[in-house]
Amino acid sequence: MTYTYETNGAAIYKQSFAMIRAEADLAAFAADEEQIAVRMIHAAGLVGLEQHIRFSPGFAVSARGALEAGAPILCDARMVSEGVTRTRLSAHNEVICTLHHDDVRAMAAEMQNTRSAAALELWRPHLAGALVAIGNAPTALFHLLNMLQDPDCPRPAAIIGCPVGFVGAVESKDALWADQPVPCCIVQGRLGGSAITVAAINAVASRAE
Ligand SMILES: C/C1=C2N=C(/C=C3N=C(/C(C)=C4\N[C@@](C)([C@@H]5N=C1[C@](C)(CCC(=O)O)[C@H]5CC(=O)O)[C@@](C)(CC(=O)O)[C@@H]4CCC(=O)O)[C@@](C)(CC(=O)O)[C@@H]\3CCC(=O)O)C(C)(C)[C@@H]/2CCC(=O)O
Repeated sequence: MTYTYETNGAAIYKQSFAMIRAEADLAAFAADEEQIAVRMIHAAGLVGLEQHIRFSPGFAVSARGALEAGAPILCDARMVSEGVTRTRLSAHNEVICTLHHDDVRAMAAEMQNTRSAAALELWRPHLAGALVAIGNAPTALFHLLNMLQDPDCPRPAAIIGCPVGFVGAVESKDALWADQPVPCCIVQGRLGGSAITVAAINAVASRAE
């Protein structure tokens, strides 16, 4: 028996987004936030995620403005950086993940922290005005918040803070939401992850769909 299924990629996306808009409760979002939330739900395959997505005032405008101005995208994990659709980046933004830099293992040992946290020390020259995307490591988000407590640390334009998991994920996102050092987007609770985070970046980089 031969299976029959939808083979047109654009049609699959269109149908998915229509199903999400029919099933999810998106009333709380402004139009520019709704587009981002729909793509995050799409990546998770989870209607109901919208109840956990939070945008601080000005997030969508700041994040989109940063990309349009050519700012880099700083990612905690390669699973995030590799997922960014380069053709959406009209300003040919640099996508940076420092986690696998040769120096990071020694830096982590010196700092007595994870490689994910240590890798953020290499973000400093790129941080000013950047779009930050943390989709995996709670320790990276905590370390970023600590870095930003120093007034001399350059400030990103916006932060997508969606680490996933059981140890530190809830707490790091709650800390970001409480501090709000710059406009931010989080998924409250244990949910999050690289795919949801990449979807948020790709939505920010997209025109309305
Ligand atoms: C404790 C860690 C957690 N990792 C999670 C989930 C996933 N991680 C994957 C992979 C392939 C990677 N995770 C590392 C970032 C690695 N993960 C950690 C650390 C030990 C500490 C981070 C932290 O607690 O903040 C971290 C290593 C470090 O020293 O920083 C990774 C670098 C490990 C490695 O390959 O060496 C690697 C990322 C590689 C890259 O993309 O560049 C998973 C795919 C798990 C797997 O391999 O089975 C998965 C992906 C989830 C996602 O959507 O991103 C958690 C659950 C986030 C967890 C932290 C919280 C917890 O409750 O444990």
